[in-house]
Amino acid sequence: MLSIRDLNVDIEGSPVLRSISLDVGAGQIVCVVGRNGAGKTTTFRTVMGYRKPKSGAISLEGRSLLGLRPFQIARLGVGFSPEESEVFGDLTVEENIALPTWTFPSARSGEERIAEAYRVFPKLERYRKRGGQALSGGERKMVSVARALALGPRLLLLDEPTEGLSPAIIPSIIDGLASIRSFGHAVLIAESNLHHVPEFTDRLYVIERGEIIFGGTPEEARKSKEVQRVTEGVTVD
Ligand SMILES: Nc1ncnc2c1ncn2[C@@H]1O[C@H](COP(=O)(O)OP(=O)(O)OP(=O)(O)O)[C@@H](O)[C@H]1O
Repeated sequence: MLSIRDLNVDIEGSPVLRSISLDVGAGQIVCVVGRNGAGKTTTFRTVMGYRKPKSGAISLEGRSLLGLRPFQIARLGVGFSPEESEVFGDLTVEENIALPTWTFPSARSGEERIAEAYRVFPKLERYRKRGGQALSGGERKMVSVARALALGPRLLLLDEPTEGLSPAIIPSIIDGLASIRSFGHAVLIAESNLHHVPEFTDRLYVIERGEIIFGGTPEEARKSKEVQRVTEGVTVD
């Protein structure tokens, strides 16, 4: 599905991603875990075409994404929920969610794609008519993920879906991710807290200073001394 090989990205002349390689298989949930500034957002923005890599390869189902513009990458079926949610304050919740169905046609009807987004976050049904500016941080995250889902994506990129949320709201986001998985979408999630990695994650990568220093199952990650070192301050059981 998504394959990243030896990706190098410089920002203002400094290397920010160093030879990153990672894979997301069809229907898999894959997490990239790393501290703030490790390079997660840069990885996602490069996949989405917002940043040009210095070298390396990025492909979706064998087709190279390099040189494509963000809207072309979205049209190929990559949904992106950015770290800051980027929900439109002047639009209602239902307008925010419906947006990709106006701009990105797909084999599935707009109604079907929107219905799936509400099935993932049923709470949003109650807020359909509410303005985007009148939402809590957790609700904005839900709308942002729901909007990416309404694209009808083959792959979803979710940048820190639990970042800054109160512990009370995190389970509804994790439940949403479980439903997304049950619908068969592949998902790549950036996460700064190892404890927020969903237990149903298929594969986990740890990124440190722009390098992938671990790739394996969540269980292997919990046993790895290297992962414990990087996620220090986070208790690993
Ligand atoms: N526009 C920019 N100009 C200069 N440096 C940048 C820019 N964007 C990112 N960086 C640097 O690149 C590195 C990786 O940043 P990135 O945002 O990818 O990390 P991250 O793992 O997503 O962390 P966070 O969770 O804090 O967003 C950091 O050292 C950051 O300071």
